[in-house]
Amino acid sequence: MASLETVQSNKSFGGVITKYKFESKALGGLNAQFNVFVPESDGSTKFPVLWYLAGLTCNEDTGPWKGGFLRDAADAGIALIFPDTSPRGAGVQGEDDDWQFGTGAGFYLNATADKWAKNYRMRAHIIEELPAVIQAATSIPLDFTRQSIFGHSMGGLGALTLYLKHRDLFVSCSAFAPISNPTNAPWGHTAFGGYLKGGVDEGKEYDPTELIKTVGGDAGVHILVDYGDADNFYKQKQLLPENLVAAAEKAGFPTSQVTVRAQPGYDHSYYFISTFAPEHIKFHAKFLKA
Ligand SMILES: N[C@@H](CCC(=O)N[C@@H](CS)C(=O)NCC(=O)O)C(=O)O
Repeated sequence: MASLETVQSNKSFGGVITKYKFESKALGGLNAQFNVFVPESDGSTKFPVLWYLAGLTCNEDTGPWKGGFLRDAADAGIALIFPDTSPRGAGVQGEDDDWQFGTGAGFYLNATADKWAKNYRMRAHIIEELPAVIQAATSIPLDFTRQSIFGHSMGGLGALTLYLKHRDLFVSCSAFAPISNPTNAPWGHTAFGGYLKGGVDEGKEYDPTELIKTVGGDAGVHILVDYGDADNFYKQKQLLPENLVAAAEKAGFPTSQVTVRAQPGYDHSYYFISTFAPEHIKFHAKFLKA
């Protein structure tokens, strides 16, 4: 088991946010960094876990610096984990040519196309590797029997797909402006066409609108989505939240289980995210602390 090196640690809202670094097997032996926020503790508490997955061009610092999540997480007694958005420095030809693909754009999938398969394995990194290395470091007081997940844009896609694929792991999911139907959007076509041997067809495995059809309305889900109607990526049909709503309705989910809200005048930025951040933390607290 790789051991964690502490890069930086800062007190915040009574708790502590720490950046860790380790050699990631899941990402082909590259160094990976992530942040963990742990609320103030007397040492006897293990905190439920809320994962935040950031969007294209972001990294493990974007959420804690700009999201406005820490105060509410501290108040609710919830720990936050902020992974990176892709491997760094894989050296794959072309990985730094386009902000929508490669570095900063891992799409939270396990690549199957030869060129990318060794390093671009963010799903394994998040689902298998990070919980194992964090739990092995016994000083980090997290309770992985209570986990929820949220994210923004590409990270909203990641949160929804990981939630719908791993119903046993997460009790709730929320997203800000998620890429909701990537197999019908240019971002999804670029990502799946590049990372996956089976291209866009294989990408259905990573498409919330496709996955929700496989869950079944009687299973019960807890999903909250907000997007801004002034979001340029929404206008360019990269996000397609309406397709997720239609698929959820068809699969029999009531809007109380899949709540998708258009927020008038808001765009794609962290000004939008931080506005609704408190509501999202409260939403997850309801299930994590039930
Ligand atoms: N670099 C892109 C924009 C990338 C972008 O908007 N990324 C979003 C996620 S999809 C983000 O959160 N950026 C970081 C930020 O706004 O601070 C452009 O030139 O249009």
